[in-house]
Amino acid sequence: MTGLYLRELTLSHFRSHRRAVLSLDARPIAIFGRNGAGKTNILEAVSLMSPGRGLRGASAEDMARRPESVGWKLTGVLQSLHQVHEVETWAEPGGSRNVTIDGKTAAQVALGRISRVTWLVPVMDRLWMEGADGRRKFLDRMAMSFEPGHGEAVLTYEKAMRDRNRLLKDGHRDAHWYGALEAQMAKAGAAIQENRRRTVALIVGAQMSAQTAFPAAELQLLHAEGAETGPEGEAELAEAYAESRPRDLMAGRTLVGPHRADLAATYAEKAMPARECSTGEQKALLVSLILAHGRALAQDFGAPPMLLLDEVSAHLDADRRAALYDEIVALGAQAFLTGTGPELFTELGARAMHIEVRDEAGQSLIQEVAP
Ligand SMILES: Nc1ncnc2c1ncn2[C@@H]1O[C@H](COP(=O)(O)OP(=O)(O)OP(=O)(O)O)[C@@H](O)[C@H]1O
Repeated sequence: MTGLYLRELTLSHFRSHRRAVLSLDARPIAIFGRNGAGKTNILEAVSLMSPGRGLRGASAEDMARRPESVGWKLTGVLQSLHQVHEVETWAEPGGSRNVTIDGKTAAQVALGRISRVTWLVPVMDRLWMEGADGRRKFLDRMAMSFEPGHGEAVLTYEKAMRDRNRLLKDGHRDAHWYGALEAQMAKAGAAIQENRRRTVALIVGAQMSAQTAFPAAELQLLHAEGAETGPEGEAELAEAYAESRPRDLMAGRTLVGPHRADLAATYAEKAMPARECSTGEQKALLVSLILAHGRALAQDFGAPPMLLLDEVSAHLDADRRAALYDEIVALGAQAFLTGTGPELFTELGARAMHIEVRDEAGQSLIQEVAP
């Protein structure tokens, strides 16, 4: 077998699930159940088969099942291209997330060598309406899927910037305090910019190369405060930080650099900024980007990513729902779709899994339902 998909996933003391077991194949599945049954929690567990804090951006501690907080564990059997890997990831109470791959201790970033996951969750519905922070995170998540080292560059950059901001707040004026930190920021910042540019180019290319029922989004990477131009590359960034010191001292923080970038999207056919589009159109643009991300990864990684689509049908009309399902099948991705009822995707032919928490102790029953 080839491709990328989870064959099995076992959750222990993870969020609402004391124990839950999923046996899967490469086909998309619709997970349905009542509100609070733990559907999104399953998606979050799948998202932890990739590096990072998962689809809620939560801490390892928050993932432990309350009230007992004995620590949680996820075990996944992952088909990755031509190999099968066993992934274990867990956290002890109060500890951070650990990973083993095939029984060997691994850094989280190593998950990026064997697995790719992308998601669309309801909090992203306001992505184009709210601040640039959410859009940068969205872009960085995609950038990490093409370049697993991207996350490391972001962490290095943020740490150096925190130190620089502390100097600025304390009113330090001596240049020698700043040089080494700004050099680190310029190096990591240039890598971040390059990864983001490549990501935007790959997503735009993947949108253009496919026949799709979803509207194309024109993407533009912007600098601070929506500026179209700004410092690019290591040398220019280093110069910009040094030049910006007087202004930064007044503000008590760093005002230039990739931490202030933004991603603008336009509904191409209407030449309409995404934030001015209807709720359904905004959702359709996001779906378009996620599908393009999937197609680009199929090329870049060798298999489409696992797609986590939480309550995605809420704003999609019947035609778009059918188109989404057809495109997932054409892409060959293992998709996890959630909803409160099975009808939305089973009418299209998806496998359906019903989930309910069986008893007070939180034993979860996940059963396949005949179409
Ligand atoms: N750390 C935790 N320990 C125990 N329960 C938790 C924890 N974190 C979240 N929960 C519970 O998990 C449930 C939410 O699960 P989830 O978000 O997966 O629901 P869902 O099936 O997607 O529901 P909806 O249809 O309402 O979106 C809530 O009842 C919440 O209280």
